Parts: sequence; structure tokens; C-alpha cells
Amino acid sequence: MLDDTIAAIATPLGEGAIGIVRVSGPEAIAIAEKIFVSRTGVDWRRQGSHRLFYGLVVDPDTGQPVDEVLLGVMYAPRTFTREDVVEFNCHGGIVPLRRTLELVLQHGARLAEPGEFTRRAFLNGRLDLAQAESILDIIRAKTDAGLAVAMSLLSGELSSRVRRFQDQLLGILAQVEADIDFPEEDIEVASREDLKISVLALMGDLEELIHQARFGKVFREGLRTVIVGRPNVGKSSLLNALLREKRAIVTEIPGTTRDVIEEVVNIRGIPVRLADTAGLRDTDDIVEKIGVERSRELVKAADLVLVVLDASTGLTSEDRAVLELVDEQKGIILINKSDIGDGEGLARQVADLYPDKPVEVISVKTGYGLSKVEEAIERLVLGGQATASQMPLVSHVRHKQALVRCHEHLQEVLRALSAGENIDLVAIDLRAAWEALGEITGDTVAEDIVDRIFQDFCIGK
Ligand SMILES: Nc1nc2c(c(=O)[nH]1)N(C=O)[C@@H](CNc1ccc(C(=O)N[C@@H](CCC(=O)O)C(=O)O)cc1)CN2
Ligand SMILES: Nc1nc2c(ncn2[C@@H]2O[C@H](COP(=O)(O)OP(=O)(O)OP(=O)(O)O)[C@@H](O)[C@H]2O)c(=O)[nH]1
Ligand SMILES: [Mg+2]
Repeated sequence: MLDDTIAAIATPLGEGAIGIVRVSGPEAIAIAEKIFVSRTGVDWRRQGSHRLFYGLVVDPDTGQPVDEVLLGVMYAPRTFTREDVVEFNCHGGIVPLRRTLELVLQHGARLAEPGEFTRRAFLNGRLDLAQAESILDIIRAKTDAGLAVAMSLLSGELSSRVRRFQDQLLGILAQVEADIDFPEEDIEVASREDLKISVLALMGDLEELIHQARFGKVFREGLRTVIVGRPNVGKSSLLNALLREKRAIVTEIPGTTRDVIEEVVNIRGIPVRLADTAGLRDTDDIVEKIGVERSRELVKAADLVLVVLDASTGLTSEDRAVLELVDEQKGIILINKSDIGDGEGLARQVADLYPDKPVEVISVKTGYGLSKVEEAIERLVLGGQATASQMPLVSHVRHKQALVRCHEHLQEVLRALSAGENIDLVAIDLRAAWEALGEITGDTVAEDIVDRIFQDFCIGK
């Protein structure tokens, strides 16, 4: 399968300044020789790798020029895929790109599957699996911090950490196997204690990484945040204020927002997926009822819930119903409209009723307290543990799960060591721990998991 040549349009379809048709595989150069005509007199075949050449894409059957291009030429094995790669930098329109791709396909390539270029980079050993996954994270990053986490993954920081763990495990395993080989040498009791100490140290390091994963996931996927409250308390006004644009419609009529409005905002480097919802109340209006139902679902799935109350009306029974709804959630209670009501008074009342939740007094209208809201979000996400400048190494659930499995096997190693069980059993769990780590780098991962990872990529990536 790796001996064929793949091609795809690697840029978004639409009108743009430039669009790229990417080709990788053993026929890449031969295809370019058939359809590319240099216009500079330079013999592009006689130049080095990683160069651009100016010319035309020409249909060799008709002699018709298709587009004016820059041809990028990169020779194996020092390329992204470790195969020969050519890239047609076309004018960024659907027709020139499609026509160029068609010609490439007619002359020896087949259409690439989603993520297949990156998959080849992985299969040919240029990237490990975690690095390959980082490429999609780079594309999808929502904030600078999100991008920095992805770039750290691409650079192999997590991978080399994982490999160090694996080396340590192999060291421990070597000791264990020495015990298996020379059981008569009566070193067992002492060495069991030593082994336990080494295993415990490793588990501590794993725990630290696992703990960081919470922040890592937020940087990668965004913090799912829902603004809830009864109608007219200022939820949409809050969304607009945090977004710094008039995105949602705001009126003095309760029940203004009916559909959920979602936007991503950058709050102190944290990508926050903000959803503004329909005001929560018992209602007979069919459309509004559906909206209320949606809000409840969003609250259930949220990482953070911003409950908005209205200082000018005080706490109503509807407010209490909303607060009950989010009682089990991570919530921040916001007392809005403090410019026209007793915000501090209501804040004290609410703090007595819900002592575990942070309460902030704000006025979206005057801007009072909004920076405290941003601070509270930052505190909640980072929990005083990390700052946006200390990048978490683990940002994928998949990676975290592998670390957790490794940790579980080590737990079992400890148990077996303490219980004086057969040293062979200890060795088996140590190997299982080593293999769990290999899923991160892809050394020991199942084919279907690799399939699933690359399915999420775009065509041409
Ligand atoms: N036009 C274009 N832009 C692109 C890419 C691409 O493939 N083509 N990329 C891809 O998605 C990203 C850049 N990543 C790349 C990674 C490695 C190599 C590469 O040729 N690596 C060689 C180094 C060669 C040398 O040292 O001279 C190698 O690793 O062996 C190229 C691009 C983003 N921009
Ligand atoms: N005085 C004052 N008025 C505010 C404040 N925040 C919002 N309002 C006003 O309150 C009214 C309702 O605001 P919205 O943002 O539409 O409220 P909502 O919670 O989204 O309402 P629904 O979508 O109907 O649930 C509007 O007239 C806003 O201008 C504030 O801090 N002070
Ligand atoms: Mg609204």
C-alpha cells in the first residue's frame, strides 16, 4: 500500500490567494515531469531538494495550459512523508486546483485518504503517533496557549518523557529478571524493597502527568462553559461582553434568546467555548420549551456553568430552581445588574446558601467585575497548579488513559511484591505497564486505533 503515490488538494476549497495540490510517493517526480513545464529555463530535475520552480501545469494530451504555478520539489527520504513529494502551488480557486489534481490522478497517483500524508510520516517513522496527533491539534488550536501545547507535543516532549519512563521500566524489569534467573542467590527480600521504591518513584511521576491532563484537555478542546439563569438577568449581555462584540440579541423582553448561541473566546489564554442559553423558566411557549430543554442538556455536559442572577430583583424561586440544577456542577455565581440593585447583599445571601461556589458581583452594563469573572475562570481551570505559561504535557484523553493503565499495572506490581508473590507475575505486570506507555508513541498500539486517529484529519493533511 505504501508503494503507491497519493495526491490531494491540501488547502481549503474556496477562493484564496494560493492553493496546493500535494503529491507523495515513488511516482511523484515522474508525474511532475509529465505535467509541469518550467518557464525559467532551469532544469528543475537537476537541482537540489526543497526548491521551488516557476512554470505552467500543462495537459500533456492537449498541450493546453491549466494554471501558472510554483512547483515545490522535495526528494526522499528527507521529507514530511519520507517519500518523494511534489507540491503544485496553484492559484487558489476551485477549478485550477481540481484540474491540476485531475491531471495528477490521470498520470499515476490515486486520491489520498484523510490524514494519509501524516499517516505515511508515522508509518515511515518520521513522526510517532503522539506527534502525528499534534498536527490536528495545531490546526484546531483556538488560542496561543492551545497552540503552544500542540507544538510541545509535536516537538516530542511528551514522547521523550514516555520513552524515559519505558527505559526506567526496562531497568526495573532487568532486576526482576535477574531474580528469576538466579533465585538461589538469596537476594530476594532486600531487592523486593528496592524494587518497590523504584516503582513508587515512577508512579509518582506518572501521577503528576495524569494530574496535568485536566488542564491539557482544556487547552486543546476548550472549556465547555454554559451561561444559565432565568430570563432577562443579562446572560446574552454577558456573552457579548466576554466576546467583546454584539453577538447575541439583547432586549429588555424576557425570553429573547431561544436558540443556544456558541462562540469561542480567549480568556487569559484559555480557550473558552461559551454557550448562551434560553432563560430557564416554566413556560407554555413551545419554542421556548425546546430551548429550555437544550439548556438543561448543555449544563449536564459542561465543564463550567456561569449562573447569572439579577441584583435588581433579588433571589426568586426561579433562581433557586436554576441553582439547584447546577448544584453538582462546577459553577460560578454571578450577581449582575449591581448598578441598579444591592449586589453585595444578594451575594451574601447566596454565599450563605451555597458556600462552596465562588460568587462575583458584576454589572455587565458598566463593566464592573468582569475582570474578576475572567480571573475566576482562570483560577477554576488552572486551580492554582499551573499557569498558562507552564504547558501541560498531556492534553489527549487517549494519552491520559494509557498513563492511567500503566499506573494500574504498577499498582499491581507493588501488590505482588508486597504479597511475596512469584516474581514471574511481577515481570508480567511490568511488561504490561511498558506496553501501555507504548500506546502513546504508537509502538504498541492497535491498528484500529491508528485508523480512528487519522480519520479525523482533513484530506491532504
Ligand atoms: N507547503 C507546505 N507547507 C507546509 C507543510 C507541507 O508539507 N508543505 N507542512 C506539512 O504538513 C507543514 C510543515 N512541516 C514540514 C515538516 C517536515 C518537512 C520536511 O521536509 N522535513 C525534512 C527536513 C528536510 C531538511 O532537513 O532539509 C525531514 O524531516 O527529513 C516539511 C514540512 C506546514 N507547512
Ligand atoms: N442595568 C443593567 N441592565 C442590564 C445589565 N445587564 C443586562 N442588562 C439589561 O437587561 C436586559 C436583558 O438582558 P439580556 O442580556 O437580553 O438578558 P438574557 O438573560 O439574555 O435574557 P433572555 O435571553 O430573555 O433569557 C437588557 O435590557 C439589558 O440591557 C446590567 O448589568 N445592568
Ligand atoms: Mg438572552
